[in-house]
Amino acid sequence: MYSFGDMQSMASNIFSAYASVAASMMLFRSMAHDIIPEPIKSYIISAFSRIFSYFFTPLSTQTTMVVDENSGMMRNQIYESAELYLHTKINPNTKRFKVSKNPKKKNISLSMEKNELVIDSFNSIELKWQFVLEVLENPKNHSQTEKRYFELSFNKQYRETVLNEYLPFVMQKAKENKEKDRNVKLYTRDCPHSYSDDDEDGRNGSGVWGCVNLDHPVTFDKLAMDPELKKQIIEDLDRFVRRKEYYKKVGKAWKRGYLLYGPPGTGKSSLIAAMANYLKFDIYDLELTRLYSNSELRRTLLSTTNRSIIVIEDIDCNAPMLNREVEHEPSDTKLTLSGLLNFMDGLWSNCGDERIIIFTTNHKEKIDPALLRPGRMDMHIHMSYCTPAGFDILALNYLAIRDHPKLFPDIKGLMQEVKVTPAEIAEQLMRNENVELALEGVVDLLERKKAEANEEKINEKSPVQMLELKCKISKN
Ligand SMILES: Nc1ncnc2c1ncn2[C@@H]1O[C@H](COP(=O)(O)OP(=O)(O)OP(=O)(O)O)[C@@H](O)[C@H]1O
Ligand SMILES: [Mg+2]
Repeated sequence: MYSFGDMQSMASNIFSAYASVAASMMLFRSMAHDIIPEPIKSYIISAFSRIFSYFFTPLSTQTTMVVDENSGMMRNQIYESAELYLHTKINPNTKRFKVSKNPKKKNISLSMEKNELVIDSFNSIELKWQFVLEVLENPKNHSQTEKRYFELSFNKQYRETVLNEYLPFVMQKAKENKEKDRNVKLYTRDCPHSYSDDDEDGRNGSGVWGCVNLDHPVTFDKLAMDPELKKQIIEDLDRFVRRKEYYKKVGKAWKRGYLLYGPPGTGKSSLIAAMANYLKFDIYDLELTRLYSNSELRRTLLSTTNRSIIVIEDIDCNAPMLNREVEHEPSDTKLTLSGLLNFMDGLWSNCGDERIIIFTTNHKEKIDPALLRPGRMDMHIHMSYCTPAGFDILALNYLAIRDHPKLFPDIKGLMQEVKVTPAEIAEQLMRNENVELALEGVVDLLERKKAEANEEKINEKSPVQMLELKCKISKN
């Protein structure tokens, strides 16, 4: 039997042993910096750590999970997620961390330096992440390899919570961080090579498509359009991405179709870019005039990836192409509208997730009624001429002004009388850096348009007026 005094002295011995081993390891780390070669140093530190944890772990309530960089021949998904997740956990208390930026990414990224500790908290559980890098020497060929892993330590009683809740949470957060940092890409069939270089997540649409980063800076707040309509579109997009389970439950493919119509220069293409930037979805620009058969169309569509927007611009101009027949050939070798729609409604839409399909047209009245059938395009969006509210957005965006005592009322008054597109206004506003001159340019443009419209009205005489004119001429 041990007396209380014995137990006290044992505890104090253990504590001093613990403290001296920890202190010697720290001392060793700092002193060994220059003298001892890296592989030997790593080996000694890891051997020390193992002996240390062997003797002292039974006393502790802590447990440690090791998250290796690789899992067999594959990358370990938990390691990748931890790396991305811990970027955001580096804070002013972190003593050393790494910074990097590569051309594929938008932001500077921070990551953990070796042996550095990051403390996280989840549902009041304290979690310690340590990044470990060991340099291993291969005596056979004297080569060195690096072994990277994270050690995740926490109180053992939370083992189940960490496995079932915390790690899935880390993976989800990492996915969100990755989405935030990725560039939206524009895929077209015109450029055969990928210029974005970014196929790390396997999204480079194999072969058929070439891609570039979509550097279109437009966002919803910069779009001049009816504020209520804008709100509806954003809500519709939010609802769509949120409803994965709902689509599954009702047995519908997780896709959404929009038809954008309106005159040239009203922002249809800009709206598509704004949607892609908002959702971080890639855009596939499907030019139908370059496709010659339904089978080619199917191949092209099948090589698009999830979370993407398929765009078919100017569907009315593409319509003759869609009806083109190739003589004496079986039906699969011609491109038909029904081929396109059937494929979009059927098999293709079921083999991918989170797809948006957008058709644009300048002439809604000219497009095939099959496309307008209820249920085919979920939302018909009318992009109209510029309104006074739209002008406010453009003026703020291009000139950084919210009002002008004289010229704003003049412009808005004229806008009620003539049709002008946001593209025309934007062009005028960009012509001059001087606010007064730029706004006067808009007034001139609107007045010119008004004069032209009046002239056209005079020229457009009614048949009765024309008859009177003819009678006058014959009498004379
Ligand atoms: N609603 C808008 N809000 C802000 N800028 C706009 C808007 N509409 C047009 N613009 C400006 O005009 C340019 C051309 O517009 P955009 O290409 O989006 O028009 P569009 O409707 O697609 O025309 P088209 O029918 O000819 O394809 C844009 O790059 C943008 O600068
Ligand atoms: Mg366009």
